[in-house]
Amino acid sequence: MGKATIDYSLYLVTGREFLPPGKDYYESLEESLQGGVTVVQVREKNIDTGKFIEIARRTKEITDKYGVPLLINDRIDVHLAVGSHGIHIGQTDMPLPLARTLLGPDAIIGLSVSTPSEAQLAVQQGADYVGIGPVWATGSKDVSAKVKLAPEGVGRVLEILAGTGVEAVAIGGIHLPNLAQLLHGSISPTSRNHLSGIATISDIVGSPTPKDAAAALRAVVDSFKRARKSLGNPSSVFSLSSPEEPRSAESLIRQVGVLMEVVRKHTPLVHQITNNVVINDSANATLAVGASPIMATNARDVADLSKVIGALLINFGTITDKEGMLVAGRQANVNRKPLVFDPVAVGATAYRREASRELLSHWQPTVIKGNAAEIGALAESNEVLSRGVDSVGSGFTDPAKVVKALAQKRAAVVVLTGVEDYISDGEIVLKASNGHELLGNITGSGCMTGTLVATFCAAARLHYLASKEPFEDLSQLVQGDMLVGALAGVLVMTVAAEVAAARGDVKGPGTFRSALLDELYNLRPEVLAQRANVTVVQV
Ligand SMILES: Cc1ncc(COP(=O)(O)OP(=O)(O)O)c(N)n1
Ligand SMILES: Cc1nc(C(=O)O)sc1CCOP(=O)(O)O
Repeated sequence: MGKATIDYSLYLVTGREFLPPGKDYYESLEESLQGGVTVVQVREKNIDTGKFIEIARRTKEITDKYGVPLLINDRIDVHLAVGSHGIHIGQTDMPLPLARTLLGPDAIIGLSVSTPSEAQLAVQQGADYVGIGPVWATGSKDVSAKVKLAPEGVGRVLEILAGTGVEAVAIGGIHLPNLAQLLHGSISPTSRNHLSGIATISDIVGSPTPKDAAAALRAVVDSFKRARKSLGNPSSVFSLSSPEEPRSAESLIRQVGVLMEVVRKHTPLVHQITNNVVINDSANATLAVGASPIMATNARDVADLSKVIGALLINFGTITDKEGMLVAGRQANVNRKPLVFDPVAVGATAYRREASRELLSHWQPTVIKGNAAEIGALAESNEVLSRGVDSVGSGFTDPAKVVKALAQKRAAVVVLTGVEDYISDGEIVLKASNGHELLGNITGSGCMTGTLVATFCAAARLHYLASKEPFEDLSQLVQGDMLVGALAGVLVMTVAAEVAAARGDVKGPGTFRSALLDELYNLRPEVLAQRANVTVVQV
């Protein structure tokens, strides 16, 4: 019959024990197929062989009706008994080469993998696809002893599979709210390989309306795959940042001016979970440029807020509200609001590194902003060390390369602040050379830059929504050109600082601090355009 061609987009693993009370397994299965499940695996852990065969046989009648391939978990005998399309096996099940010998070349054989070396072996041994997991904790299987890969870990495995023809689904704790984060955050850093789909038990089986649950997941996966396919440059992070105009420095600066007007006209609400050293200055900077700050931190508060905000800033200078950060970030992803992450002093302590890892595995940032030490820590580079919240030394040998690589690795816009600021969306790199040394003499200037980046990312989203038909790419985490939003935040801060420092009444840090607030308030797009010193860096 030849090997089946499988669309792995939405892979249902069955789990009768997770059905809602009163819901019939076959009814649920059929509804999930109507919702768009593309492949089914029958997984039964505690039943007799006869019963397993009976369930698999009836399942196959239904999957056949919808033209959807059927696989069997672990059991070659059951596969042979019902004539399914193949099997899925784990690392401790029958070795793959033996399974291949028994089943022949036409059977689909999928293998569970958790590491790049397991993936390498799967390729060598002729797996048709791999199931990468667990991505997150799950109540559907005991994975307590296993490392939770998070999207980044899935990306490391995908790197190995690039160009091999072996497709991959991710599994474990995947639900609608974290799906877009997983799809984008797992794109492999170098090869830009991406998942062929996702596998789930509880998100579909546990739903009283499996058709709707499957349709919602499928729409996001389809959107993601369509966007990746149509992407001119596969290294781009935001497929919908496709610019209306070519990305010259001049056109980007012009778009920054537009966003300055958008902020003043629409006063976006900028939610900030920031450190207690800078709360007041950050709130005032937000107000000065025409937006509205809200500094809520409580986990119960932040979940509701998410629907009404324009953007979220998470700055973990004094990590006192990690729960709030986790919830607010996840909600920002769910509601597709820009999320700016400022990992203050992330390289300075083990606790901060762990906190950053935890946050980044829980949600997907839109923009990551940091100084050289912070960006170095996230990029796992030893070039720059940190002393508290400051960087030691002058920075990277090739900062443009570092920001571009990190943007691709994290599927986010990256802003590296310093004497010169570098900004990349993984496709192009901008160097902005404005600012004044007095910025280094007041506390919180870096944090305020993060605030303004969030503010103008909110404006970029509003601008996009006002100028286009409703967004069609359901997999995209945010709408609008976040590169321009990030550039706007950096330029408004640094140009206002230049104007403030040049004033006759500025004598030092104290007067500079007040003048900076005034000049943020007074800054107009024409002045910014005259002063902005931006170049596109070739990397
Ligand atoms: C698609 C997919 N991926 C991974 C698994 C896990 O399989 P395995 O490691 O064999 O563990 P059990 O399912 O047997 O508990 C899977 N079933 N499907
Ligand atoms: C069957 C299975 N295998 C996993 C692995 O990591 O190999 S995680 C998992 C359970 C997936 O269920 P849910 O979608 O409800 O989280």
